[in-house]
Amino acid sequence: MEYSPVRPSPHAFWSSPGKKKLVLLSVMFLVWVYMLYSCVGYCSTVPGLPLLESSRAREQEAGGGADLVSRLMSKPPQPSWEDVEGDYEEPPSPLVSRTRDLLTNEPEPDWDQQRRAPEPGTMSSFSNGSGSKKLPQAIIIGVKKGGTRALLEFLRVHPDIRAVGAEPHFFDRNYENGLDWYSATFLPDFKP
Ligand SMILES: Nc1ncnc2c1ncn2[C@@H]1O[C@H](COP(=O)(O)OS(=O)(=O)O)[C@@H](OP(=O)(O)O)[C@H]1O
Repeated sequence: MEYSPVRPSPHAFWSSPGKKKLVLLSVMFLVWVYMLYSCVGYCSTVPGLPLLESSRAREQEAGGGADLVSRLMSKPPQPSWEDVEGDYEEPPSPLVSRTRDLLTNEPEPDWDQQRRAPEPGTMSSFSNGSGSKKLPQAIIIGVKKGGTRALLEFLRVHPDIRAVGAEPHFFDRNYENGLDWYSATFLPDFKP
């Protein structure tokens, strides 16, 4: 008896119409699963899609809303923007206050006088006339035509600085008169 093994040839497999359909359906099913998987992955990365929004809404209706409320209640209350703005008080701007003065038709103060006359507490004992200082705290020394007069006049503009009217020439001409003479030069009625 002769034994001949029967091997299914690949040609015989593809030639069967039923098996062809089965393979084709399997491939289509795999493609369809792949497309569904890709679509689900894309939808989860895009916020605000109607499909997901509706599913979230359904979740909240089914009890997700109660869960959200319980989570919010467990957190400490955050201040709203109105509260934050209420805590911050903007310092009054000088420009704004001046504008308000103009709007209320208040008489304008003499700004030059205010600039020249400082607050009483800021005046030195020299400039308010109650000074007891007898000797100067600073001396301008310069050669002739060196511009000392201009420097003196500039410094004299400051309300806390009082200077003698004329050059006393203490060190070069009146040194032998002593400190009493020198301190007398700072008195208003001094005549050299
Ligand atoms: N900033 C500045 N720059 C240039 N030159 C200046 C300045 N300040 C004063 N001056 C001139 O200095 C001259 C007066 O100097 P003195 O105040 O020392 O004069 S004096 O010597 O006591 O008479 C006097 O010069 P003359 O005008 O030639 O007499 C001033 O013009």
